[in-house]
Amino acid sequence: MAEFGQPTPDRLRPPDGLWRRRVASFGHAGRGVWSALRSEVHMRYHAVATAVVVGLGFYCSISRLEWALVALAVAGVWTAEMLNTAIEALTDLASPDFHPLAGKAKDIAAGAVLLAAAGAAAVGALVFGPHLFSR
Ligand SMILES: Nc1ncnc2c1ncn2[C@@H]1O[C@H](COP(=O)(O)OP(=O)(O)OP(=O)(O)O)[C@@H](O)[C@H]1O
Repeated sequence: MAEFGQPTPDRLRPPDGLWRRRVASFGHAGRGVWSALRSEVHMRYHAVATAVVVGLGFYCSISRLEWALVALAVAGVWTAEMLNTAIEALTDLASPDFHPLAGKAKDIAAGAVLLAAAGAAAVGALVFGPHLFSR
C-alpha cells in the first residue's frame, strides 16, 4: 500500500488508453476479492456455502427463476461481507484507538452482513425447501 506522502508506486499509476484503464480496474477489483478471501475467514465460509448451494441447485434441478433468486441472494451476502471488510479496514486506519463512532460504523457494517445472510437463508429455505421435502 502507498504510504502517506510517498510518491504513487508505478503499478498504481493508471495506464494510458481507455481499454487498458478498464482492464486495470477489473484487475484491482479482482485483487480486492482475492485479498478479502485470503484475509477474512468469513469470506471462506461464504465460498464454501456458495459451492454447497450451487451443488444443491444442480441436484434439485431448480428453475431459471430460482437460479436467479439464489444468485441474487449469494451476491448480496458476498457484497455485504466485502463492504463490511472494507469499512473495517478504513475504520482501523482512521480510528486505531477506541472511538464510539468507529464502533458504530463497524456494528452497522456487521449488521448489513447479518441482514443479507438472513435474506439469503429465507431465499434458500423457500427455493430448496419444496424441492427437498416434497420428494
Ligand atoms: N476503534 C474502535 N472503537 C470502538 N469500538 C470498536 C473499535 N474497533 C472495534 N470496535 C467494536 O468491536 C467490535 C468488533 O470489532 P472487530 O474489528 O474485531 O470486528 P469483528 O466483528 O471481529 O469482525 P471480523 O471478525 O470480520 O474481524 C465492533 O463491531 C465494535 O463494536
